[in-house]
Amino acid sequence: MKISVVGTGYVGLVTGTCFAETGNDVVCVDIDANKVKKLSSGQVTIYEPGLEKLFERNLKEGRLHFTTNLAEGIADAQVIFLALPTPPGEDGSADLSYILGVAEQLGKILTDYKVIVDKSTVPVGTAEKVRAVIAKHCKVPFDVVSNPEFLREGVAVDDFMKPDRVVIGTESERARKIMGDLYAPYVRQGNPVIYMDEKSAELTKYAANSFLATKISFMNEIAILCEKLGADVDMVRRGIGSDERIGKRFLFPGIGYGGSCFPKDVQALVKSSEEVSYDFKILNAVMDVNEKQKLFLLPKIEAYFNNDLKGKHFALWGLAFKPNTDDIREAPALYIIEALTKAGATVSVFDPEAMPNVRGVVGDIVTYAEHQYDSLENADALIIATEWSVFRTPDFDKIKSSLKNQVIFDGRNLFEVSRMQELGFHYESVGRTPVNL
Ligand SMILES: NC(=O)C1=CN([C@@H]2O[C@H](COP(=O)(O)OP(=O)(O)OC[C@H]3O[C@@H](n4cnc5c(N)ncnc54)[C@H](O)[C@@H]3O)[C@@H](O)[C@H]2O)C=CC1
Ligand SMILES: O=C(O)[C@H]1O[C@H](OP(=O)(O)OP(=O)(O)OC[C@H]2O[C@@H](n3ccc(=O)[nH]c3=O)[C@H](O)[C@@H]2O)[C@H](O)[C@@H](O)[C@@H]1O
Repeated sequence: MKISVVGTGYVGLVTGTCFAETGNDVVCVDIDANKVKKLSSGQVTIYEPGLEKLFERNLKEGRLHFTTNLAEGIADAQVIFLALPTPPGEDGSADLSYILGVAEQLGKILTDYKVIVDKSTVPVGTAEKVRAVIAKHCKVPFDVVSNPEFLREGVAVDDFMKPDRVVIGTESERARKIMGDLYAPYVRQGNPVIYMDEKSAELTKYAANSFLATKISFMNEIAILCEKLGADVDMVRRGIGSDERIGKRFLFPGIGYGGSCFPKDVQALVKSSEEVSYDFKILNAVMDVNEKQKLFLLPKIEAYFNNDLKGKHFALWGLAFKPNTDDIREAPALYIIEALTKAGATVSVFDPEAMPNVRGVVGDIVTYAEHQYDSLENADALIIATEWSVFRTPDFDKIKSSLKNQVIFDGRNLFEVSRMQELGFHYESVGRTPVNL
């Protein structure tokens, strides 16, 4: 099938590449000429494990093309995916200007029937708006479908190729058949395409992200309670997670959820609720807990250093909002950097992938270590903000010999408390008994 993907960011690039991998002819359109130039010359513009191989193969075999010209990009396509940004507007609701802007352009250039698909995360009622904007100028029949994306950064290719489910919101039989054919190769047995009306599909996406964010904030509060009551959150997590009704995943406490989606989508659902005069109490609490959780380690650090961080030097491992990505949007590490530097401390950071992005945001207020162990030189303590695999089994002797004090503040519970005790570290983590040196 010939398809077009408008917006070649994270979702657009993965969508385009994976559809090419299953034999479709894909043209990706982006207004960023520099990005299009890089992609056309074979350079993958995001860090995503497993994507490069697929991208190179499909580019070489001529199934993947890039252009800045929308009319050229959609000319032969049967399906047009809109994978455009939906950032929070000033009041926290989703900004639909990218989507509606492209919809208006499409209305003026469509010459034959096409299925236009909202792949972006958009509030209930957006498909209706897109349809109205296109119809203003368009003389040919078309359908608008809601097909939200559930991939996670870092495992995006796997999530796309082997989805738990594909949600397709449409009431058009014609569009339903085309979308079903397109997705047939991806759907594992028992993990179905779920067809529904477009509003339910739009809400499904926000409900999924908000529910997962709720699980995380809930566990972060349980972790706080564990510390106050002397329980161990690892045990509680295992204890509840083995109940299939609760499930093992997304129960890991830490220093808050970040990224480009959970924070903005929870906020957008709260706004959508307000628009229909509903106060979504649980989600307001979820956001509140998360804001505080990003700086969960700070009082512990302050207490250890007698509330005086001036002149102290910290090593910070992990900058990305989670491992296996270079994405630093809403990353807890940025909040920690801000708080420490404001308090007069200096910070030496290390992240396997995200350092260039952090440099772009905070510049030289921190120093960037070439190697994870270089960051420890003369540091008063080590702080861990992202659970990259490479941090999980470090050389503790090297850590000990490089740090000024044997102190670790771990925001991701990477190590066994008993092991840290044996090794002689002052070790503080999330929801577990601290080891005091
Ligand atoms: N990043 C993720 O992991 C996921 C994101 N989503 C949703 O997908 C949507 C897109 O997200 P990302 O891919 O992360 O965004 P992004 O910001 O990485 O990429 C958006 C792309 O659209 C391009 N663009 C902007 N205006 C354009 C126009 N008029 N014509 C053509 N291209 C244009 C930009 O240059 C950029 O390359 C959002 O609604 C997001 O919530 C959904 C699931 C996962
Ligand atoms: O809409 C989106 O963009 C995507 O948002 C999330 O994916 P992503 O943001 O890539 O990352 P997650 O793996 O969900 O992690 C989000 C945040 O939650 C945190 N988290 C996750 C799990 C957990 O148990 N505890 C926890 O604190 C992570 O550290 C991270 O900061 C969803 O998982 C995807 O299904 C969805 O498609």
